[in-house]
Amino acid sequence: MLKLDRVSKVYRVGSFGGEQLRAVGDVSFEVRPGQVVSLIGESGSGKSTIGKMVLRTSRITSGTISFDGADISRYRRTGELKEYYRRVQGVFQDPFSSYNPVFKADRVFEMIRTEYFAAVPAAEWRAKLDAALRTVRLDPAQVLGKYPHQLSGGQLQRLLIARALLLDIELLVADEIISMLDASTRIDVLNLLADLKERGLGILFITHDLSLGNYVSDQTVILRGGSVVERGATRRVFANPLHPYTRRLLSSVPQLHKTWAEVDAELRARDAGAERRCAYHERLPDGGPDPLAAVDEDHHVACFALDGAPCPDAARTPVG
Ligand SMILES: Nc1ncnc2c1ncn2[C@@H]1O[C@H](COP(=O)(O)OP(=O)(O)OP(=O)(O)O)[C@@H](O)[C@H]1O
Repeated sequence: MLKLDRVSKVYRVGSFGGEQLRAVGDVSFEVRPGQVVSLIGESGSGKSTIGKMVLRTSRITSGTISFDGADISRYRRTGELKEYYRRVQGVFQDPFSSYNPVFKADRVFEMIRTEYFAAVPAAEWRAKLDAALRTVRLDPAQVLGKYPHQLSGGQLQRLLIARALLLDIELLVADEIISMLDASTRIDVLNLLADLKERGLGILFITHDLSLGNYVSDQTVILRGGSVVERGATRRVFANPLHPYTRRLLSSVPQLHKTWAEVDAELRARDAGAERRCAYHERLPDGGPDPLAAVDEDHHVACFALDGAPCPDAARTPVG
């Protein structure tokens, strides 16, 4: 469904845009129908930039993003874009910023109605809206007609997901959608995503939180400094992290039943000096759509060289 092939993004920065910042470099991965793919990385690793490129609110510098085989950067006509947004929508971190406080919250549905359902009779529209709200576990009578300040963050976020669902979308880009919600609402929204996935929706779940990624996703993509360091089936990446960066990220997740010293000792014992060598350098593909080495059918890892530093496996020549 969604496929990224060596996608890069360079921003022009500096006072006159004379400098360049490579926010995303050579990123490749796929999202299939009914699959949740987590894009995990620390702040500034390029997650949101990838989401924006998928949603076409930020231009790709190089590489290709395709949806059902069609290169999305080639959509020029309004009709093509409109059709794309009927199939692909995004929901973002701060639900409050998507609402104008002086209007009732249900105004967010009006744009969808004007754009896509102008010919639909009022009663039919209302039935469709009620169905979308019930899918996200909202009671229409409880939420419609209210102002944003009269609703919780979780309710506002679910209204936005309902808006996306009205379009029968196939792919949802969910960018940090639960980081501003309280713990119990988080679980509600996560379970909602699981329901949507069961209905065949593909979800690109952007998060800096490893445990959330582990909870919801089938596939995991670990980003560092704009590049993918490791990618694969979530259970494989979490059970057997191969890249030193992934290992460090995982070891920094608090484990309530263990002390930091125990976690650290386990990590050292497991790695036993292996971090100094890039075990996968020789297996990196020479060109092709994916810059990572395939370790397993569903587990890929990058060279251990990071940020342009030489490959730690000094015996060999670093790539790129
Ligand atoms: N419009 C822009 N112009 C210039 N640089 C940008 C722009 N947007 C993002 N960046 C830079 O690109 C890099 C990646 O940013 P991005 O927002 O994609 O990261 P992120 O992983 O989503 O971070 P966070 O979790 O903090 O949202 C950062 O260094 C950021 O400062």
